[in-house]
Amino acid sequence: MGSLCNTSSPVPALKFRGGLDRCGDPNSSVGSNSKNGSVQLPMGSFSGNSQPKIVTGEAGYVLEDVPHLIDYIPDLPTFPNPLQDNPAYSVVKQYFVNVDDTVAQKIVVHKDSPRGTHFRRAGPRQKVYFESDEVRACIVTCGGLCPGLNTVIREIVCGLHHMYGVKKVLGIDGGYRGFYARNTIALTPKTVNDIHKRGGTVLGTSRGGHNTGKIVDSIQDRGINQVYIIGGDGTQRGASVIYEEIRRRGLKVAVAGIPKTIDNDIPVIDKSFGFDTAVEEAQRAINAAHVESDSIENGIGLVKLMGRYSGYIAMYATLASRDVDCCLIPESPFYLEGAGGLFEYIEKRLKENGHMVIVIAEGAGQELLSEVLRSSHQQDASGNKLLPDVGLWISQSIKDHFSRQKKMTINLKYIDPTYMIRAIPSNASDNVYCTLLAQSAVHGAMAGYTGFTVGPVNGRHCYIPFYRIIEGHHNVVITDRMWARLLSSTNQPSFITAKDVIEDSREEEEPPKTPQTQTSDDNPADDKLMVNKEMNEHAVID
Ligand SMILES: Nc1ncnc2c1ncn2[C@@H]1O[C@H](COP(=O)(O)OP(=O)(O)OP(=O)(O)O)[C@@H](O)[C@H]1O
Ligand SMILES: O=P(O)(O)OC[C@H]1O[C@](O)(CO)[C@@H](O)[C@@H]1O
Ligand SMILES: [Mg+2]
Repeated sequence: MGSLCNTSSPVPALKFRGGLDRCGDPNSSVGSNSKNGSVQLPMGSFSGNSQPKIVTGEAGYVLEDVPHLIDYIPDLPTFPNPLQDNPAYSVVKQYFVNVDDTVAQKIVVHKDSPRGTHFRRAGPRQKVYFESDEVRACIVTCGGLCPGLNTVIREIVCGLHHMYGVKKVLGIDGGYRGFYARNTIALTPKTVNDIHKRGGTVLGTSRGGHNTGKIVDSIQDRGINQVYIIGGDGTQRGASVIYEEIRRRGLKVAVAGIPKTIDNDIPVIDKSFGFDTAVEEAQRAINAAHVESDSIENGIGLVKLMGRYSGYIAMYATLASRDVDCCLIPESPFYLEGAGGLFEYIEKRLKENGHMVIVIAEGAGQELLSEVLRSSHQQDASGNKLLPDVGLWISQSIKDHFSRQKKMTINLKYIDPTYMIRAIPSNASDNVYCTLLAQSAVHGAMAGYTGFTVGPVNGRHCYIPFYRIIEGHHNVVITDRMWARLLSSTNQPSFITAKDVIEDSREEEEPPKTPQTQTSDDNPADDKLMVNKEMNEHAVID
């Protein structure tokens, strides 16, 4: 296999944009300048806030690399990976990842497309930067619940123990504030053995309470040198500042983020864990709405699903069910009155079928609500805006409209399974996914990487720098074919007209110099179409 630093490799002319001029991977055996193969940096070459580590190669190849402990602590010794002596791993050489393997972010390409952004592939390396009995790991879960949290916790503990012989793993009780306000919990394979069968998180969670200085003091005082942080966008922002502070203090502590969000709104990664389970559980609510509405004249079953900024749960639950006549999400503005509006569609559907099912994401229609309700500016402890209940509002609006109109008597049943879809254990496929995330995080930390979030990109697990994960929300793109599939499955109006969709006149993109948000690979118009910015403005959050 070619090396990133090997001039005979397919990507010979590599340059760092992050202020470094060296090989991309300190584990790489080619281009290194020390006896044990690790790359040594001049002292102080990377002080203060870290810079993105960007490596460029031929034909528009870009590697958005993750930090490594030796970026700021040169001369760290390396050790052979204990997996080399593990019967499960030692036989087949390919079980170890080639240190120069990277994964392409964009896989739909044209003949002349630049190779584009890549991320470092996750997995076990031949060399590690921690000895087994030196490791003191901790795990923390933050933000809202999500199916699979316990599986990730279990697999980090078991992965560290069984693959790397690490015996000391602490659970931080109750989210970030637990670092300095609560006791820790000793985690062993025995104590976590059955936890994947339970919903929630055995460690507890919280919003707010992120005091970076106190958290890093606690990490330092307890002698922790690997920190596994499981949580959503807010949590990963918190992880990023913890990493920066650890780096500023020059500590040999690896910080690994595991992305969690039921809403599936984290950029770059294919999908977040727990999402499949939530979509599956949402089917039960949709089925109930269908049975109720089908059993009564002009029945309307209305189901509200989670999705503060992003309508993925609503969209996938709708596509999976086939009983839904209308799906409303934050990314697709809609209107109630007049031609092409929701009320007109409901009337038509009831006349045709005698019943209908509507699915609405919690963040949908917020601009309509703010016209009738005075916006409260209330926030949760983490600073997330608290949204008024769109389900109650739309139920009442539909009832008021049909009672005013007196043409038709409707029977509306409102079902709100919000917390039911996230307080359950993960399903089989999420359990496997959580295992891969946890093991990839463990391999990354043991190999000395830090300041990264782990996740699949086009099906391959990668180490992704924090700045890419926290740069915005991953939203449903309504010019993607997936939204067209939904529209054709429900037959609902699109609520947009051709004039709302404008040609995107952007030139072919340069390889990214600064972080950018992922675009879908499934866009039939190959990213040439975008929804009129004003229409979709509310989808750009924070
Ligand atoms: N910018 C930030 N800097 C430091 N910490 C943050 C930041 N944003 C959020 N946090 C902390 O991260 C934790 C979780 O944040 P939040 O409540 O927003 O949930 P989340 O991780 O986004 O998960 P989800 O939204 O999926 O439930 C909280 O303890 C919060 O204080
Ligand atoms: O009521 P809580 O615990 O703050 O969680 C609600 C929020 O959590 C999420 O599931 C994830 O952020 C959102 O969809 C929802 O708005
Ligand atoms: Mg969040």
